[in-house]
Amino acid sequence: MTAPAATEPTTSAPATPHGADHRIGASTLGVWSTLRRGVQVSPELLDGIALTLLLALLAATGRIVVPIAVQQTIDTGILAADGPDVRRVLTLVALAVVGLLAGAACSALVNVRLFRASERGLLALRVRAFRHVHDLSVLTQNTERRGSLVSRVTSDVDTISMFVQWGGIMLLVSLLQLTVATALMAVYSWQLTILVWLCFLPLMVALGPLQKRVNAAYTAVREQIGAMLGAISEAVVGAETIRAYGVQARTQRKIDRAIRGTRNAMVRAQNTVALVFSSGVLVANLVLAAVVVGGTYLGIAGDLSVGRLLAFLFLVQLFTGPVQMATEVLNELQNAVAGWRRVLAVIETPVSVVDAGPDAPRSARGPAAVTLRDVGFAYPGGPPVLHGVDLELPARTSVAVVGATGSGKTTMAKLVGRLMDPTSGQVLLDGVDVREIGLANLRERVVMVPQEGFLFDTTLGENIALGMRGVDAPTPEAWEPAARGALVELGLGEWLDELPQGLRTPVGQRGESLSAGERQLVALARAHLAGADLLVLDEATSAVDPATEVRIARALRSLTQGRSTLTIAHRLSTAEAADLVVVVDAGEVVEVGTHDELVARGGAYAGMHASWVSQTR
Ligand SMILES: Nc1ncnc2c1ncn2[C@@H]1O[C@H](COP(=O)(O)OP(=O)(O)OP(=O)(O)O)[C@@H](O)[C@H]1O
Repeated sequence: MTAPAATEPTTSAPATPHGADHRIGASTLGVWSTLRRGVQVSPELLDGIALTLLLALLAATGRIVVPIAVQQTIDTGILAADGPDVRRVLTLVALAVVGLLAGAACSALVNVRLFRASERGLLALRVRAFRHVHDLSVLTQNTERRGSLVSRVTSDVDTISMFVQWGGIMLLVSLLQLTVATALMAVYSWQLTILVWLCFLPLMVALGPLQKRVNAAYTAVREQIGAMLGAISEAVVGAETIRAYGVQARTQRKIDRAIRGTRNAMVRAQNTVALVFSSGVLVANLVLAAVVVGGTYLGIAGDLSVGRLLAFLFLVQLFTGPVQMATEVLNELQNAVAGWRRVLAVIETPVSVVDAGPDAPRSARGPAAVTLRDVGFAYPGGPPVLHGVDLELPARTSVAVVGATGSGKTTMAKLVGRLMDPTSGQVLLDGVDVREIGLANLRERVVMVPQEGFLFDTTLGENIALGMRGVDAPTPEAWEPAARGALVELGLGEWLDELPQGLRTPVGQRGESLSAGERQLVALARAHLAGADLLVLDEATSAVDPATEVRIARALRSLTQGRSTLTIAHRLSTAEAADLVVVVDAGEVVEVGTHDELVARGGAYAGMHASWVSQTR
């Protein structure tokens, strides 16, 4: 498979200093800071907010039409000094209906506008988060479980969407309704208004600490969901191994634990929410009772008309509704904030392999020479695995790197392909530090072919066409000749002709419909099409049938012809055929020379070779 295509830097996240932790951190922002940061990252959420607020105010005003109409109808219509005034009553009812309809229309408009803005904002957020996941180094991607990364870009964004679309509307309309209702209540009876506020005050004071608990509970829910998705996706991807070793029960237990963990976290969160919600309902009913008692007392004393008392009771409903709703909305808000934090943490994780950008001086195409200058490397939190590596790989030479397992060969290859940067020292391409070369430019010049190239679930031809340069989405007319040409140039035309569906052969998920050897052929053709100057090959170790072995060997010869190649050689026959052999031991280069020189020297390589010869020949 070709090295991942370079993507433009999508955020201004700072670079990770050498040796820093590459894990996606947990954001520790408070609720308001998270919301503020969330809106900064997705400014589309606030598109047209001024008009939306105005409409929300009109919608809230529309709702107080009923209490006003009730008060006016009773006090100035039915109980008018000169007897019931039917005309006035009818006019007031008609006005109330118009007011209600206008309020409902404004409310619908608010809905639509918030929905549109939030969809735009969340789409942009998802795209941004996903792009950033691609920009993160292999180290971050390795340390973060894939399922958890996926949940950050999908279900966590969904929680934000639920809040922004539903909770946001409710919060907005409720707050305005609360304000308007309070103002009108004060006009009708300041004494009863004080009574209402006094009843609600303890709840409002308690809401802060309660919300903290809800917040912590929902953060745990989001984390558990991420862990559950991670466990499930790992079990799905590794299904074959799980079956092969008969460890279904063990795996199932692990998944069950993750699912139970999610359920427990959800139950804990819901219990806390239920407590908050019930307190809201309790206080609302208490308020109603207090207003009836207080209002009757004021009425008897002659300080409140019947119409005003009835209108006040309606207003109390308009007041308690938002307060109860607010407890529910705050629950949504906490869930969304927990999700938002996880998404923001992805976006704010520093990019460790920083792109020098398109304005960096171009590294010219042509024979590629690589120099490693005093290179050291340690995986995050681990011991150094490469120490002071100095190496010259001349242009147009085939270099084989050999060494015991775990000696650091792959690490060295990843540094040359700039999938990660050295902890100390420099990797130079034609004398220029690879960090100073734009990633797109570097990917043109250097291509990595891993042992098992990833194949996408499409046709063989399209998988090869992934190596095409300069075309975003090649049409079949463009990729068919290109893919065929690559196969023919690698001497694989005959193999292609043997396939009944040719280039249109479906490869299945991860290329599972092809044999291991065939997958390698596709990966080689893809790399050939990419036409890089330097190939970094991790030699496949999987055994293949003799006919495919011959095809792979032939394809490799054509592929490496005229190019610089750095091969992590698992077979000593590859080292035998290379121009230069590099022997790595425990993270250090211990020998460099041609095969013959090293055999004659009688050192580590000679020992390895002698043992291999005695076993195979
Ligand atoms: N992603 C990683 N995180 C932490 N440590 C790692 C990681 N990848 C490799 N290592 C460690 O770095 C050391 C060198 O590994 P590397 O893969 O470079 O060896 P190798 O010579 O290519 O081995 P092999 O021949 O088995 O592929 C090993 O000790 C390994 O455990």
